[in-house]
Amino acid sequence: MVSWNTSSQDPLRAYPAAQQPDWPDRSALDAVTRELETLPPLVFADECDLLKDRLAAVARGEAFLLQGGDCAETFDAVRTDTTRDKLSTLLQMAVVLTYAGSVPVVKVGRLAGQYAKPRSKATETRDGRVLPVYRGDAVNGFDFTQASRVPDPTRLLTMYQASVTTLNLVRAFSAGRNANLRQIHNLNRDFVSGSPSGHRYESIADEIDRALRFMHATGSGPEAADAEEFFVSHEGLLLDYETALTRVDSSSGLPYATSGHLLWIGERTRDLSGAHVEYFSRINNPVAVKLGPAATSDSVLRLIDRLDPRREPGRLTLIVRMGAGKVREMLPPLVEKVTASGAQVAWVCDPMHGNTVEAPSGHKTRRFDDVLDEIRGFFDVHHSLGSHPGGIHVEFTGNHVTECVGGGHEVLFEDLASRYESVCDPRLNRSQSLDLAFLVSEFLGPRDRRPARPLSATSGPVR
Ligand SMILES: O=C[C@H](O)[C@H](O)COP(=O)(O)O
Ligand SMILES: C=C(OP(=O)(O)O)C(=O)O
Repeated sequence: MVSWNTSSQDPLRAYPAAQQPDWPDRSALDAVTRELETLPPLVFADECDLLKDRLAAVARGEAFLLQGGDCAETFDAVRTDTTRDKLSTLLQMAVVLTYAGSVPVVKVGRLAGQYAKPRSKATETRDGRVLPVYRGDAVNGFDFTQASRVPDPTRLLTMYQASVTTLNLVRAFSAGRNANLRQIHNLNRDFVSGSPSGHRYESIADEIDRALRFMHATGSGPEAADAEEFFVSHEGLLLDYETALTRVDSSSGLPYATSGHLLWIGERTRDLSGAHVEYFSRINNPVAVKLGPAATSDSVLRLIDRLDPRREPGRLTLIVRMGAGKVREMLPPLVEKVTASGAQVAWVCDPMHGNTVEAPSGHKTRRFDDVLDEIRGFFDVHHSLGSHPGGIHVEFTGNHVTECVGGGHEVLFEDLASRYESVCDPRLNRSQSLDLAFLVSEFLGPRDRRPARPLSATSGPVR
């Protein structure tokens, strides 16, 4: 793979780029991007193509996408235990959803690159003091000091190293004992027996038990199923970083972002004439776009034309994040118009970003019930229109944080301060995430199942 871009020939210079850091020293940034251009890719073109195939199955209604991870990864949290716990939580959720939907679940982490955040305001004020807002560890520090908040381009090199380390852990864990189906199911059994809502989940856990015993009896596993195909994704926000890691694939001659398998464009950067849409239109990875309540059918059709002009199966995923109170009203016209246009996209629900509220303590939080209700609304809309509710995109962690309220092991407003660790938006903790998987499994009915074709057994990227 050869480098696609050089700083002196910036192919995006003519397009306005929203949400970019105000780097104080352009020459320092150029030195960093030149170095990034020489570094090895994190992911390879054939892995991205494989994910595109998987997402094509999602778009056809033959698979379900589970995408999730931190709102904002931090350099401090690049640790073996945090990464393992995140991965095992996601795999536990996937087992429940796979069984309930009887379709393969495509597993994509919001990790190994989720270090930059778009923000609503450029500054943050505390006790009358105004400083630049925190934009993620890739850009500046979380500490509320002038020195820490100045954007520092050398952080892009740390982001690269942090992503390499995390990806290495993910590749190891998803190929090892931690990914064994029996082992994952045993963790789910422990969760069910310790959960206040366990009685509600008991029957599906028993059914999975029986299925595993059946597989064992037929000699088809689950011992054999000890590797998981797993992909990584992040918001492709920082264009200096992304373009420096874009490489031309030597076999196809096509450019790929090599910072992650799937990149998405956020709600704040999906301007049709902006640099993000332009950059995404030039790479060959599978890509996604977030759609909030302001998205019109016309703008979505134009995004499809820009990002998926060849109508390539699996190329484009639309991640809707309307809010529980709006999804039933705002989503149907989008689905109807997109379906009528003939485009075959994967529809995915992000039930987090439209449901953020401020707790009495001032913490940003989300109610578990709103998260669940937005997913229910998303399923209802697709079921009523005959389209496929293709997946969910969640912010979660494998740890017992107290950031979202509600759930089986209920977190109350007054608990938020005890373990609020997110540097940006609130995440579901481990038990809330598993609650969510069991509850969503109740919406996955026979109508979400196309004849289950196993995804072809090509060796996955991370296995
Ligand atoms: O994760 C999403 C955004 O970065 C986040 O919601 C922005 O938060 P803000 O409104 O506090 O800037
Ligand atoms: C910023 C994010 O979401 P959105 O663009 O939907 O606000 C995010 O997912 O981190």
